[in-house]
Amino acid sequence: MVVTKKFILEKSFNGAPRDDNFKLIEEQLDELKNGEILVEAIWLSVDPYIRPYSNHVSPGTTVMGTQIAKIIKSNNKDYKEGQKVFCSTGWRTHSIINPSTLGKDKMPSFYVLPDFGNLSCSLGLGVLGMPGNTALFGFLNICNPKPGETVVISAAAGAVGSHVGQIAKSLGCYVIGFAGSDHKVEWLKEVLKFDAAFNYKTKDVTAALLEAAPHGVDCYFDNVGGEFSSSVIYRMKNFGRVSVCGSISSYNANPKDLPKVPMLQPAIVFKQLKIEGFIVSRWSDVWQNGIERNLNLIKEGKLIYPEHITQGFENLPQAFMGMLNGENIGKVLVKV
Ligand SMILES: NC(=O)C1=CN([C@@H]2O[C@H](COP(=O)(O)OP(=O)(O)OC[C@H]3O[C@@H](n4cnc5c(N)ncnc54)[C@H](OP(=O)(O)O)[C@@H]3O)[C@@H](O)[C@H]2O)C=CC1
Ligand SMILES: CCCCC/C=C/C=O
Repeated sequence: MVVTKKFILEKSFNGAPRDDNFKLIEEQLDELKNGEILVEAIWLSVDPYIRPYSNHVSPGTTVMGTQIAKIIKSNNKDYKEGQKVFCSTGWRTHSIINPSTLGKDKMPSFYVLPDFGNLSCSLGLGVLGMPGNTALFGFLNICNPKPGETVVISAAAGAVGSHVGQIAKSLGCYVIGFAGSDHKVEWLKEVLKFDAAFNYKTKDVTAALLEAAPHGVDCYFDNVGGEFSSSVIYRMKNFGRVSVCGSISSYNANPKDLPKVPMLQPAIVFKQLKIEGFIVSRWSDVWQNGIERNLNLIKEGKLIYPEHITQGFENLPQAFMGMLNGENIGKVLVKV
């Protein structure tokens, strides 16, 4: 008999997540039925979306999330013990899955991990998974960047932002990143070779852009939203493009009482901007192709993909709160 550890949402979030929002419990799993597999988590992904999406789930529910797991028992002829899979089973150490009953039309929720060669399977949650596809498709398909153009990225030292910046650099763009510490800013300039980077906590955004991009910005990859993004949007060039990927500055806010920011319509109209939001699941039909393209970028030495790893399943809440507070460079993961 298998017992899983899992985190439930003990209390709905109200503002920034706290320890008492989470409860670690144990649950006995049933015997495997025909067609089912039993998986054991190896790596768990810690992602910003968990905060806003959890506004819509009831207390007592397992905290949502994805993981890389190993099949430890199979009652399904198509899956073998020892295979590694990506699955969206939430914050739990063990899960029973029936692959044939999973929906295939939205965000991929289960697949056998492609062969990454000698690379860590943890990359399947980051650069070779959802954040990697977000960066690749969300930047190229929406910003449509051209060599020589000026690209601004917010949350630039995170999993998605750092990936977008490197794609932009490899296309020959002039890349400006914003992040929340001097250490991150140094890393963006020294390691990722961004053309300019600023600490948005200590430097006025408009002043930074007047300095680094006096003629304006062609593309803005927006991970943050709010007042920060309004300032960037007022520095766009005519016909600039904005890919609205996230709005992490609002995730801890009450959705019925969101922060007020300077209105954007004058900039959108008079600069004739294109501003488009997206959810990465819109590219679910080309998901594996995105992973392959990012794997090729790694093989060509065009991507640096740091991982910010916390050891121990029981430390998931701390890793999550730390990520929202900006403790990470690159992808945040928990190793079981
Ligand atoms: N649309 C989609 O389909 C997807 C959207 N996303 C979005 O992409 C963004 C980045 O995700 P991901 O790369 O996984 O996470 P990151 O690795 O970038 O981690 C989150 C980062 O956000 C920054 N941050 C936190 N609060 C604020 C704030 N108030 N203002 C500015 N920055 C803040 C912190 O860095 P710092 O020190 O710089 O403040 C923190 O490190 C998120 O908004 C996420 O929701 C991600 C995946 C898919
Ligand atoms: C359930 C996975 C959602 C991924 C899209 C993320 C959006 C914002 O972070």
